[in-house]
Amino acid sequence: MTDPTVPTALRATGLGRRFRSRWALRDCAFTVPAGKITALVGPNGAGKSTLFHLATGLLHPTTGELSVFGATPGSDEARARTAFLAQDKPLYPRFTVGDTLRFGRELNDDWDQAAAERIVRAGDIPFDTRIGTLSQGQATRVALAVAFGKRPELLLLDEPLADLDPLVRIEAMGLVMEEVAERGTTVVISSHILSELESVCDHVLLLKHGGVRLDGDVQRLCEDHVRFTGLADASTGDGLPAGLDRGTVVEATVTGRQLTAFVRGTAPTGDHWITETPSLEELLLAYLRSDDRPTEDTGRDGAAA
Ligand SMILES: Nc1ncnc2c1ncn2[C@@H]1O[C@H](COP(=O)(O)OP(=O)(O)OP(=O)(O)O)[C@@H](O)[C@H]1O
Repeated sequence: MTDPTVPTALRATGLGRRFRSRWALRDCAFTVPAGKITALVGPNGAGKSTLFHLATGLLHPTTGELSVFGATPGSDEARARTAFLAQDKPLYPRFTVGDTLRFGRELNDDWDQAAAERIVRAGDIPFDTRIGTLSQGQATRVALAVAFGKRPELLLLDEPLADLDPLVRIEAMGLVMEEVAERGTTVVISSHILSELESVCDHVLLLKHGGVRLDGDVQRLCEDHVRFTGLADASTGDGLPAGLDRGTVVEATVTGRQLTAFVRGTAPTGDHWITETPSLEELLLAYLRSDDRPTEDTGRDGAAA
């Protein structure tokens, strides 16, 4: 559920983007809360990078609208408030780290040199090192220093940590969280590493087949779902209990005679079912594996079409 008291950083209504005859995103409606960390999740080709490119103004919508703090992506106002970091970090290999920060300062009026230097120093990276000689983790740190030096209100991270080893990735994520805590920056980060998201993210947006499948506060979404296991009902064909509304079922699997199901709403009655609130990782995996049920919601405040 999107909390109406929290200001909105990104708002999409009827958002669609088509490449030739193929829709990368279609009829998306969602909000991203300001001052929170939102995980953007979805299988390959779901439309995550397309969404980032729309949010930065690198692409324009085919249908609908997307706003960044109420402004049009790519406008001077939106650009001044947004930093974008993709996996291929935009650093010049021949520049030194010091040159890179100087370049950032020249390009950005509100540049925060002290913050950028602090991030570099915390990684023990000498300022006279050439970018081309840095390790992947060090380059990511410098790229994050440049991104935070811009003092963005919205930081868009399109898998910039994907190529890092787990320890460096966790360290870089800690860096992001520190900066967020200190400045209240809104972060949208795409990731395929679901296990690492629960401790980091407040909000989740799951895209699949170009549409919003899940959108909401992490804790609330987990509490809104139930995972239940028990003996499959042999009389119903799908193993689910007869009285259960099939429209609430996200995913159901029968292994041998054992049924495991995720539903949005309440668990079926009967004390032979073991019920649990799913973790975020379990919930996301259920939606990623599901055949896209339920379909009744609009995608603003929870499960979507
Ligand atoms: N410039 C483009 N021209 C044509 N098709 C594109 C273009 N960019 C993206 N697409 C298509 O749009 C769809 C969504 O791609 P996108 O890169 O947004 O997915 P993604 O969720 O970021 O995937 P991944 O997890 O693999 O990075 C894909 O089918 C892709 O082939």
